[in-house]
Amino acid sequence: MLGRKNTIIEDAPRSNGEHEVVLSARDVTVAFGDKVVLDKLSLDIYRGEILGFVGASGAGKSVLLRTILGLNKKKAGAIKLFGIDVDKANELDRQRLDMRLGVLFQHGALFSALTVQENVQVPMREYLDLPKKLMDELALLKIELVGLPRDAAVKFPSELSGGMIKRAALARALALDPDIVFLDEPTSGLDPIGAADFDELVAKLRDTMGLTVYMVTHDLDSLFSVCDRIAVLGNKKVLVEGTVKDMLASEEPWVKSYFRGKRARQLDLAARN
Ligand SMILES: Nc1ncnc2c1ncn2[C@@H]1O[C@H](COP(=O)(O)OP(=O)(O)OP(=O)(O)O)[C@@H](O)[C@H]1O
Repeated sequence: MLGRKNTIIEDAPRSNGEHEVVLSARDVTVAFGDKVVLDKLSLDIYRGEILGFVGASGAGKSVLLRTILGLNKKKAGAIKLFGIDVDKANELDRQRLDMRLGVLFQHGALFSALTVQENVQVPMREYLDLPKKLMDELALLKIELVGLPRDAAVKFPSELSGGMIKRAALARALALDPDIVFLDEPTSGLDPIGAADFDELVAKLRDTMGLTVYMVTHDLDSLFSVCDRIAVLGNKKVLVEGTVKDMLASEEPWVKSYFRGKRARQLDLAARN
């Protein structure tokens, strides 16, 4: 196996129909003016899996993520979360759905004027009505859960390393005990050891909390080491989806050059040495 430690997966399919679909996108079309970015895209995500979502720069990965989160409008198609069509959900249902989703945006997006603990409490304040003491304890629990020391709670983002910022942002994404977390390039900007540690944390959370993970990534190491399944975005839809093995066997030109190109071969060599 290529790259970093292969902590969890041995190409075990979690997608064979025995697993609950947590998120389904059907024939989703998104356009900005005349420019169609996603064209009848369909995708399912299963409970407890780590799905890696890849595609060329500008292919529409962020647009799809934003569309799933309700931040972009669709032109056509349907998105169901936990079996509920988001377009048909009333305000209360939508709020309940939102509480089941955690999001880590690409650059961590912590509020710079708030401490780590206060950042983690932002979703709690938005959705829950809890006494401050309880919120403080809950936030500390999340901070420890992501492997940060307790004293990180009172620090501001500017006082943290890149890896600590990602962990703090993950703690915030986990604030409401979501069923699914969306991670947008979580290891970008981290050194290989920091990135490997982060991947390991994600796998551990999946294993211990039964979390479902949707991970947009360019990081081949992450794809090889922690993703159960990979979906490749191209030509405005999901071009190929499957296990690492499927990716390595694919003759789709972009998939081939991505997974069997120079960088992949370098990783393979590094892993063998
Ligand atoms: N609000 C918008 N208005 C107009 N065009 C947009 C908007 N948002 C995204 N796009 C266009 O949609 C296309 C897909 O962008 P997107 O950011 O989803 O790519 P990506 O796959 O996430 O790329 P990267 O890997 O570089 O982050 C791009 O051509 C982008 O310019």
